[in-house]
Amino acid sequence: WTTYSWVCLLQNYLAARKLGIPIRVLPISHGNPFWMIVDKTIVRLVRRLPFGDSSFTRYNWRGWEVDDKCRSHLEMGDVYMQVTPGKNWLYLCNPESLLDVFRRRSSFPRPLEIYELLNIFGPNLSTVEGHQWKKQRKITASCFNESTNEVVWTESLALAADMIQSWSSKSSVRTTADDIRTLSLHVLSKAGFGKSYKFQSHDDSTASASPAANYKESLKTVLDNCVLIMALGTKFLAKPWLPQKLRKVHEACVAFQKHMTTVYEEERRAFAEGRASDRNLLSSLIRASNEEARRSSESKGTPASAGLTEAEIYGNMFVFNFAGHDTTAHTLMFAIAFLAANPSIQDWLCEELQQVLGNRKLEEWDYYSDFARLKRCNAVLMETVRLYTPSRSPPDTMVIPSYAALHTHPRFWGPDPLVWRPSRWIDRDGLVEELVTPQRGTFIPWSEGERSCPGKKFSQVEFVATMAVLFRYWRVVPEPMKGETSDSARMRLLNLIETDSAQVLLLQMLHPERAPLSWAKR
Ligand code: HEM
Repeated sequence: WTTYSWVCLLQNYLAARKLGIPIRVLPISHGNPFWMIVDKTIVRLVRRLPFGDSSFTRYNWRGWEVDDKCRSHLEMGDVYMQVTPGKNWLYLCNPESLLDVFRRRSSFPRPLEIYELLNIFGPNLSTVEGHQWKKQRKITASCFNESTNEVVWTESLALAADMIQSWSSKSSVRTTADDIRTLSLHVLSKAGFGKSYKFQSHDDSTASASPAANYKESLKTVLDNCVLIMALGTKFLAKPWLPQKLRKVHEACVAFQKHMTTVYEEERRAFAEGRASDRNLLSSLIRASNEEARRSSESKGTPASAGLTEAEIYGNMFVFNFAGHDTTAHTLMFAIAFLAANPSIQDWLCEELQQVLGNRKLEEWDYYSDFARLKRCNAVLMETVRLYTPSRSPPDTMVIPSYAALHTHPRFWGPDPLVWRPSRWIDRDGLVEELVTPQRGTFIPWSEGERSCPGKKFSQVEFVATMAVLFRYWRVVPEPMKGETSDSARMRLLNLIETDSAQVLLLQMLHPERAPLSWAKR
């Protein structure tokens, strides 16, 4: 195996040299599953050796991009290659070239074998290419519309109001990350399936309910264990001799599937009988799919391939939840931590909230007239995903957009690219404030081109509504440790964000509970 690896490495190196761009040679492939488990431990040990500072320790581990930011591109220019025994990875930090890559998706197909793992409940947007993807994208895109966004807005406001009630009743909150995940899950339950659940803080919840107890518990168990489910597969998890914990995961998969089937059948009946039904992503998906099949059969007589199959509907419902849960939740966690460390930015945010929302009651905060005016709240989101972009490119991709480098390169972001400063997103013309539109191709947290994130506005609305509720009447600080001044507590929190954030499945704060937060009325 070792000889084979070295031969592949040499071949890849010779191929890369022909391009005449800077090269870094790495002995182990980024996509090697065994290496992905032990990489950080081994690299940490090798770093302690006298020759420990090398390309191997700098690049040959998962998540190196987050630490490196734009350093490598500043040293080597806009493009360089990492040569590994698996594939060669071309890192690009040039907006024009990247836009060209995004435009010519068919010349840069995605490695479907990696995404296949997401087929747990059926084929979906993330796991198909070409004609199949076009069909699915067209039908699913019509479901991410303004009426879904209004549901996201209303549900986020209600949940955030309960969340701040719970946080402000305690002297110190260690459960921020878990509570935000609950909020994000509940927003998805409502917008996705029309099911509303009351917020309950992580440390107030009683013994955990069975995953089969209701739809939300089953979805939570599926999402919390999705890596395990992808690795072992649903068929294997069904084995009766497995330990209790794994059997619970299987129960959750069955319950989640059963729930989707019940709604699916009810929705089909309503559609056939011409009855109106509740508006949510699942019902919209079924309706949009039926409409598409009908339109197509009327014009061409080929209904079967035009709509989505039952499995494709389930697959997409799963992937909406998978793609929309932790991305938004981790971003909210980073933003709250940054705000807690920056009281003056909380005041700046509150100024806008006062101006736009005044003293109106929560029920009167209106998605259509208020959301677009909350530019500073949006700026907090943009600044957070600029520095802490949740998603990453999958292993084995040949051309890698250098997200972290693009988002922190002084050429695009001025002299302080590493500082979290939301006001960089606001242009002021007299009294009117506008959100800055960055140069195309320099800011791609939701990706670009036809395969970009369909849930972008969904996440923006959830984020802004939550910020509005949290910061309209409240302020937050990191709870000082014994003998610590408030300034040192803020520095400690900033340091925690910088040194204790890493890629798990997505980029996240690893131990936010180590800096408990305190909320107080303004
Ligand atoms: C801060 C929040 C979010 C960020 C930063 C984000 C980012 C991204 C990125 C970068 C991609 C492209 C991935 C790739 O090319 O492999 C993507 C795809 C996708 N996202 Fe999001 N996302 C967010 C929230 C959401 C939400 C809330 C939903 C749904 C409710 C969602 C649904 C999807 C789906 C279905 C895809 C696959 C699209 C396709 O392949 O055609 N995302 N997202």
